[in-house]
Amino acid sequence: MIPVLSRAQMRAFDARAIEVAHVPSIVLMENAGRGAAERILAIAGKRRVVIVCGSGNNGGDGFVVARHLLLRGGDPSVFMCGKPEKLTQDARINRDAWVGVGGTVDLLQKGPDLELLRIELDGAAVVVDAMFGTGLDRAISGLAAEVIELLNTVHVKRVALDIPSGLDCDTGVPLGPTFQADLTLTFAQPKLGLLTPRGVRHTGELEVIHIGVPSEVPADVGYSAQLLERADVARWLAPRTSDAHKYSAGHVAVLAGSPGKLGAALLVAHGTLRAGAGAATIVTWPEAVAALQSRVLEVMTASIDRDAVAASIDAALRSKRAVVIGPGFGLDEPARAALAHVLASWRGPLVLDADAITLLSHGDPRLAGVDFQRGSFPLAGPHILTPHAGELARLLETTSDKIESDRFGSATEAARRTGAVVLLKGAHSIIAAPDGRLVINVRGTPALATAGSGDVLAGIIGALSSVLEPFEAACAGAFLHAEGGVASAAGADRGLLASQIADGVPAVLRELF
Ligand SMILES: NC(=O)C1=CN([C@@H]2O[C@H](COP(=O)(O)OP(=O)(O)OC[C@H]3O[C@@H](n4cnc5c(N)ncnc54)[C@H](O)[C@@H]3O)[C@@H](O)[C@H]2O)[C@H](O)CC1
Ligand SMILES: [K+]
Repeated sequence: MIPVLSRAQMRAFDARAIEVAHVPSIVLMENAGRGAAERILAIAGKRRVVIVCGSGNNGGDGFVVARHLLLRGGDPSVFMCGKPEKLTQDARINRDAWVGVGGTVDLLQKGPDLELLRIELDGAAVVVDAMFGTGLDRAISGLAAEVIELLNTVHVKRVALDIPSGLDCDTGVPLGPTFQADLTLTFAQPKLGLLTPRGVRHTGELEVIHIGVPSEVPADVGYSAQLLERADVARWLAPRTSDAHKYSAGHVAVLAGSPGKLGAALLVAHGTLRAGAGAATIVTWPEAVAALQSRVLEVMTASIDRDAVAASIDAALRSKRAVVIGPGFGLDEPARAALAHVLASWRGPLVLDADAITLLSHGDPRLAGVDFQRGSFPLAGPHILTPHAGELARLLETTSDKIESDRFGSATEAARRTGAVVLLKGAHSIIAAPDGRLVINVRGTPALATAGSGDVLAGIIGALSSVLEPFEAACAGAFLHAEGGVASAAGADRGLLASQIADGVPAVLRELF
C-alpha cells in the first residue's frame, strides 16, 4: 500500500527528509523537476512546452523542469506569475540556473501580459502548471485566477506539478479557479485531495514522481490513508487448494430481493459465486422465491416466513459462512424484523448494503439497541457497510454534499460510530475501519457506474468476507469489482452490464495468482 498524505503530513515529510535523512531541499526540488521533465519530454518531444511558475517552491520545480527540457533538446517557454522578489530561496536558485543555461522568464504582471501567454500557447504541445502546490491556503484571485482560466480554455495537454493549482490538498475541493489537469505529476507521495471524486476531476491521470526520500519517512511522519495496490490483494487471497469442495470455499446467504426487485438478489448471488464462494443461497420472501425458482441455475433459494421471521432465518442461515443483506430487500415491517433478527443473532461476517443501510439509518432501537447518533458502537461482529454518499448521508444525518466535501472524514466517522468497516462507494471507493485505517481504491472505469453494480460489489465482498478479515475483504472486494469491470468493459467507458462486472472477476483472480 502506498501512504497518502495530507498537507500537514507533507510538510512534516519534507522537514524529516531534510533534517533527519539529510537530503537537502534543493536536491529534492532537483529530483522532482528532473523526474517531471522526463515525463513531459516523453509527451512533448521537441514541441513547445509552456511553463507557468509561481514564486513558491512549486514554481521552483517549474524552473527545474524548464532547464532539463532545454538541456535535452525540448522547447520550453517560461512565464512567471508572482513577484520575483517573493521567490523562495530554492526557487530563486533554480530561476537563476534556468537563466544561466540561456533561458528567459516572461513576467505576467497585468492583464495585457496575458496576450503574450495566449500567443505562446497557440501551437504548444503541453502547458505546465507550476503556480501553487501544497502551499496553497486560500482561493486564487487576481491575475493568477485569470491565468488559470486562460490555461483551462486552450486545447493543449495540461500537466500539473504536484497538485493542480487551486485544489485543496486535503479535501479535493476546488477553492476557487482551479487548473484542470489532464495529468498530475505529484511528488514523493499521493496527496489526499487528488483522490476524491471532486479532486479527480481536476487531477486527471495521476503519476507519482520519486524524489529520493528514504521509504521509511512516510511511516515516521504518519499518513492519513493508503492506496490499495494489486500486490496487497494478491498477498491476502490464496489460490484454492486442489482438494477444495464447494462448502470449504464458503456458503454465502444472500438476504435480498423482493417482488419487482429480483435482479438485485440475482446480481448479489452472481457476484458472490464469481468471487469464489462455493455456494450461494438467496433467502427472501415467499413470492420472490417462487419467481426466482424458474430463473436460477447455480443459486439455491430459501424463503422467509413473514409470520415466523426469526425461525425461518435461523433455519436458512444454518451452516452459512457469511451473510449479505439489503439489495432490493424492502423497507417494510418484515424487512425491518428480518434485519433486526440478523443483527441480534448472526455473529459471522455480515455485509449490509442498500435497504439494510436505509433501515439502520432510521434509528429504530429494535435494530441494534443503540442510537448511532450518540456515537456508540452498536454493531457487534465482523460487519461491513457499503453505502454510497446518499446512504451514508442518511446514516450520519447530513447531506450528500457534505459527505462528498469530506469523504475521508465521513467514512472514518461512520466506521467509528458503527464499529463496522465502511466502504464508501464512488469514483474512488474508500474503505474505513473503526480503528482509523483508511484505504483508497483508485482502480476502475466510469463504465462501473451502471445499474446493479453495487449489488455485485456486495456479493463479491460477501464471498471474500468468508475467507478474509472484514477490512481486507472490503478492500479486496473493491479491487476485484473495479478490475472485473475494467476487464469486461475492454476500454469502453459505458454500456457495461452489472453481471459482466462479476463475469470479469475470475480472470482478475487468475492474473493475481
Ligand atoms: N514534496 C516535496 O518533498 C517537495 C515539494 N516541493 C514543491 O514545493 C511545493 C510547496 O511549496 P511552497 O513554497 O510551500 O508553496 P507553494 O509553491 O505551493 O505556494 C507558494 C506560496 O503562495 C502563498 N499562497 C497560498 N495560497 C495563495 C493564494 N491563493 N494566492 C496567493 N498566494 C498564495 C503561500 O504563502 C505559499 O507559501 C510543493 O507542492 C512541491 O511542488 C519542492 O520541490 C521540494 C520537494
Ligand atoms: K501546481
